[in-house]
Amino acid sequence: MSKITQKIPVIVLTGFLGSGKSTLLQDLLSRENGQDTAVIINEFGEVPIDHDLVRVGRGELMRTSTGCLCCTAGSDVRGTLYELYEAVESGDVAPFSRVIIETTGLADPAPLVNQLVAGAMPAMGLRDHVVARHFVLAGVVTTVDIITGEITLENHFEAAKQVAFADRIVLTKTDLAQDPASKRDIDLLAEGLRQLNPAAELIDRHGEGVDLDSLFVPRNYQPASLGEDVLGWLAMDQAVSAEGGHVHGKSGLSRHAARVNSFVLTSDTPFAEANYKRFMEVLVKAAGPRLLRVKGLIALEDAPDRPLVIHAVQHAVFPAVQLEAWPSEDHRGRLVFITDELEEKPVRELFEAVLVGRPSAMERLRNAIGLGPKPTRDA
Ligand SMILES: Nc1nc2c(ncn2[C@@H]2O[C@H](COP(=O)(O)OP(=O)(O)OP(=O)(O)O)[C@@H](O)[C@H]2O)c(=O)[nH]1
Repeated sequence: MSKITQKIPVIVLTGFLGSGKSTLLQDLLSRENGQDTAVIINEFGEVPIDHDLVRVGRGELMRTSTGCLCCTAGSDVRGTLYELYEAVESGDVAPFSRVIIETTGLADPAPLVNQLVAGAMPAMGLRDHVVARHFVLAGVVTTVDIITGEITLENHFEAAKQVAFADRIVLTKTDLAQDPASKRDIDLLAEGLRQLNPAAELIDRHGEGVDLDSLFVPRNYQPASLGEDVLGWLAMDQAVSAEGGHVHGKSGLSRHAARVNSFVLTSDTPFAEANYKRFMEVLVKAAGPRLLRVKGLIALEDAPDRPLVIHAVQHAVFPAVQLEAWPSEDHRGRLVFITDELEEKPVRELFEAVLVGRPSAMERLRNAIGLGPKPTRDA
């Protein structure tokens, strides 16, 4: 007899780059109620960072890698759920009571929702039938960062789409904005979000009395209650998938895909702290919103065995957190960049100049390599 006796709720956690998905997830998993959660992290590319940093209590952690930054279509969520199911059945993994899937920050939620909503996509074989029998989509939680939220929603259609699919929208980083002007900005942002998606519950992550556990309580997720846009996107995704296709570039759904770039810079040598700070300073100042996301692990000369976790989101650099030890066998310093119309070459040259500590080279590069202010462009 199957060890999974009831349908297991699956909750999708989405939200734009750096909006606070992993932080929210980590907080949840560190609580007693979060313990029997299986987590699937859908990361882009070959150098996982979140996977190294997210720790699950007694639960299970899987990583799916998507070769495509802006969509989840290729990530085969059904396949990963089936692996989880088999692992429980064979006794390799203890039963869990819920699954949370964290998407990439540029993810289009439509393919994921289609894979998980009963009947939306044809079951291709035994595997899909097993998944449909044992798992059910029970919510889409979307994080929106109050610092970059407004500009992100204006400039990145993916972010608006993530909001439209949510049955819960979580406002993050509200702890950083306590003055009256910031509170007014938050109210305006909230109003915009309500217009985009009137059906979703809007929750302040740091609001008084907010219970983190309740953010991830399974609910009856009904795309039909989210409006015609959502139904249209789901239908379009189904049609494109049926043709064996891939939505971006075709329909304009991810029209930013062409200008988004991703690359990884690595270093076997620890940084002098002042040089590293200089690098981030120059980069953030010059590239600003073109720097959609930087995250990674780096070692400083003073403490090569205790790496720093680095986070920057557009113009905001967040405090680095020092770990007690490297989280995996990989002890290289590594920074993952996701950029908007910013090529790898100038950033790499800057990185290399900093690493060997050539401040004059940094200045020269800053001026010469096009890391100037973001050029205005036609909408
Ligand atoms: N003060 C504060 N910082 C936050 C909050 N949420 C996230 N951060 C910080 O914002 C940065 C990015 O947070 P992440 O949780 O990594 O964001 P993410 O959405 O998982 O990022 P990607 O997976 O790259 O899209 C980190 O430095 C976090 O510490 C919050 O509510 N308050």
